[in-house]
Amino acid sequence: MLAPALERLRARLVVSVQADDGSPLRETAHIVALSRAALLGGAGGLRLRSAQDIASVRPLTDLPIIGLTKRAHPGTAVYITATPDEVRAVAAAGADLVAFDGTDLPRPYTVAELVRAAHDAGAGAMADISTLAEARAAYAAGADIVGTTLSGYTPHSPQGPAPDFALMRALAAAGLPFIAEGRLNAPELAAQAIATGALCVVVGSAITRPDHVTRWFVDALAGQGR
Ligand SMILES: CC(=O)N[C@H](C=O)[C@@H](O)[C@H](O)[C@H](O)COP(=O)(O)O
Repeated sequence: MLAPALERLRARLVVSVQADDGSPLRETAHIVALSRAALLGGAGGLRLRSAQDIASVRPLTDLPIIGLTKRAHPGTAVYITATPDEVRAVAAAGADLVAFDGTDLPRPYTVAELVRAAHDAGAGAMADISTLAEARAAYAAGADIVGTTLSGYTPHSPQGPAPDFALMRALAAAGLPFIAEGRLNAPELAAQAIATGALCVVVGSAITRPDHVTRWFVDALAGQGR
């Protein structure tokens, strides 16, 4: 049985509101405004980075919030919520689900330790994975849901500009519930992910990173005309 916050996300759009470090939109005031715009547009949930952003957006909505931190951990390659302290901070800020790195990359704490920290804090546990094997391992470790978030971001997953529909099909065929996330840059792709069996869809850059979207257009025009 799915956790209640996940049931509420069924077939919904979760908007990831996360400006990169160095982006003019990184300040929490901008994250709050972007979150309000996403809610106005009908988002069914939000995915937010940092305890400060989560705490600032929490009063705006009782829709599910997926929270995470992004921080380098020397000696490892993981950066999404990699320690129990980070899990607890995200949960304490008001996240319903805590997303953390659930890949095979070298890591300071096991997936099971992060799952336990989330559950002890009263939050659900979302493992961001990049392969079917990692998804199986995350469920074995007690995760409530996995997300395809990190496909394309580990050396052992397929690299490329498109969403990883092969991974989504494999998860669906294995009967493993999953959230589709990563490079779902058009409404048709989001709908295709749901048709492939995703519980819900997380979209970030195409909605909340105008600098990235601008670059897509600029690159498409490069070499044309003049
Ligand atoms: C790989 C990684 O660090 N992904 C992050 C995870 O939280 C975010 O930077 C992404 O924006 C999010 O996953 C949504 O994906 P997209 O922006 O492609 O719609």
